[in-house]
Amino acid sequence: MAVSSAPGKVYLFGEHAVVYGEPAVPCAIEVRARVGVEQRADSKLRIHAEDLSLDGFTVEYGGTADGPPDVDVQESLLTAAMGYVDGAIEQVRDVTGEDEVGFDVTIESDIPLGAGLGSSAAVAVAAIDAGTRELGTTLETAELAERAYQTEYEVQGGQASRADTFCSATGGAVRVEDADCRSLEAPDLPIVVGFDGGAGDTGKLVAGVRDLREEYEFAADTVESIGDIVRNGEEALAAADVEELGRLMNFNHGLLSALGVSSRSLDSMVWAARNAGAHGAKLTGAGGGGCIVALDPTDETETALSYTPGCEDTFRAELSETGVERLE
Ligand SMILES: Nc1ncnc2c1ncn2[C@@H]1O[C@H](COP(=O)(O)OP(=O)(O)O)[C@@H](O)[C@H]1O
Ligand SMILES: C[C@@](O)(CCOP(=O)(O)O)CC(=O)O
Ligand SMILES: [Mg+2]
Repeated sequence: MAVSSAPGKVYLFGEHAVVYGEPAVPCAIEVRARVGVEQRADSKLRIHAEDLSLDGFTVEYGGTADGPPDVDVQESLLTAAMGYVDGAIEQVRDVTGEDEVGFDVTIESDIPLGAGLGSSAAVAVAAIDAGTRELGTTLETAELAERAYQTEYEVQGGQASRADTFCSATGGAVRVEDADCRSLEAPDLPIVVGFDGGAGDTGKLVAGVRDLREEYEFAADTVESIGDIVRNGEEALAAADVEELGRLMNFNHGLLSALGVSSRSLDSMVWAARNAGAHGAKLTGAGGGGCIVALDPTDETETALSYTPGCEDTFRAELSETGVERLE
């Protein structure tokens, strides 16, 4: 068996706009998904996903081509779990040329699902890395990131950026603009996360922004303005100017809100953080529900968030310098 882990991330700037060729700056954080992959004697795929429901579940089936497996769990949970893992296993088969090989896949993750912390990218990166290593191939980080991106692209209905997957594969703070992916020098940032306990559907939220952008020129301008914020944000990051980073994050949240991807609980958490004295706060990831990211070196934001209705959890997130990690 091969086991790999990969980190989640927060977006300092640029989610959604990055799908249309603007730059984005995500930053890997120390919450991880671990995926174990073991080759089977037959060509079936057995997925054990601990975190998909309270009790977890295990399915065994011949692959999506055989139709959905016959098990007693909620259809949406199954489809969700199958998509990324199936896609990742397809990449493993493609890299190794072993089309008929089957696997037992076990997923354990500290990253809340669909909450904007990049659980899908971390699962895809860790699964492809463990799967290829199980068959004796170790991928370079760039290829691993690219193949994980292909997985996200397909599951998200042909609309995805390389930001999450590159960040999860390499770790640290990164800058992604189309296919140009690079690592950035980043100061130690005082990152606080607030989580509303909910989730958003990345594919649907991305489609919503795409529709707005096609319908209104000002929505397309809004997406471009997010790109301008990111370019300013890169300079603030290089200068370790946390106050300026915060101001730009606030602006970025406003524009994401205008694009319809915030929610009442995300807005409440953002305002709680700002009122507590955070340098800035914004939603992270696709939005609709899930997490916000704030910058505050003091404990004030965490304390305020812990009393904010709609906030279920809050924690300080350390930047993860390590991307994919090979555990076994
Ligand atoms: N622990 C896990 N086990 C199985 N599948 C997972 C796990 N974590 C994430 N996934 C997959 O990723 C999807 C969530 O991805 P997405 O909607 O992009 O949100 P995010 O990447 O912000 O967490 C889940 O629906 C599921 O398919
Ligand atoms: C909205 C988007 O920019 C980020 C999605 O992040 P997450 O899956 O919500 O963590 C989509 C993408 O870049 O593929
Ligand atoms: Mg995702």
